[in-house]
Amino acid sequence: MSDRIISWHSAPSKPAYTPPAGAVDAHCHVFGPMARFPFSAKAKYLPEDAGPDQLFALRDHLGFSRNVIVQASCHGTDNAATLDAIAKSEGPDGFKRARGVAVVDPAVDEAGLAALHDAGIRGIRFNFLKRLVDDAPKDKFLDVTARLPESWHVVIYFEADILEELRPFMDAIPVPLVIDHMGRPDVRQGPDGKDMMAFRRLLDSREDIWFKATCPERLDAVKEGGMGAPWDNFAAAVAPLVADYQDRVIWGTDWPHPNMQDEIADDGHIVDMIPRIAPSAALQEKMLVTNPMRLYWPEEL
Ligand SMILES: O=C(O)/C=C(\CC(=O)C(=O)O)C(=O)O
Repeated sequence: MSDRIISWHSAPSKPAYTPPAGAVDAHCHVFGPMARFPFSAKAKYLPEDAGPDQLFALRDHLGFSRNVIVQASCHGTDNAATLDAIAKSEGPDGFKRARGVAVVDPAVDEAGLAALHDAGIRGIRFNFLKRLVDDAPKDKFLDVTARLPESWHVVIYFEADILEELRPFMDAIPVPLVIDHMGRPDVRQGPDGKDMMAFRRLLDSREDIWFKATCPERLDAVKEGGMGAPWDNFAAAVAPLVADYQDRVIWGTDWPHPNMQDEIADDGHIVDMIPRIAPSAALQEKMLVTNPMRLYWPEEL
């Protein structure tokens, strides 16, 4: 693997939609910079640098106040780039405007987890996508969930076809769960399609399962048989889910859109999807402010 990929828009438009004060982009990543933070030897993609300066410039351009930075698979279990970005989010007022989700070696001890907490991490991510990770040992993952610091959660990334298989594993996790990209339903099936109905059954099984109403660019991509922007399939399938589970939904840009180099999305257009899936100001406030604050900055509520 030698070519470094660029999966993000070089000049995203200004969205027509203005997010509410305090809005959180609760799913984004940083890549590198590689010279300081080399990618994992096991990385399945090798991106160009997409560091904190770019991320925070985008945050301001799109009208957001805070970020939740999720460790991407290309950095493996070395969270240094994510922690560096969180540290750099500190403004002149001494307040850090980013927190994060780490990927850990399941052997990590309590002291290691406490150090991550002090650096701004509030959850760990389990990735079950075979194209991104070599193995996902459920028994070891379960083990580490018993050692997590107070008020942490687990973020899980999986595709719809393994949801049922993962149910016993998810049921056994003793902390809240946050599901990346709604478990990647086929949004072309519509709001009552098989994938969305299975996902609703998962949400109904526990009150502490949250989800990210994210990734129109991924779930409704032309290359996946979808519409591409304006992402009408995504809007139709996701808006009812947001309305029905409005206290458990969060949202993010997914910048720098890992692996989307063949269908690069304009982040301004992604932000303009917000009123299409959360039409009222009250819903937008929950999805963009209240809910992510409950997960990532609960001490401020
Ligand atoms: O950005 C995302 O959430 C989705 C990804 C990348 C990813 O999760 C990772 O590299 O860890 C994907 O589907 O390739």
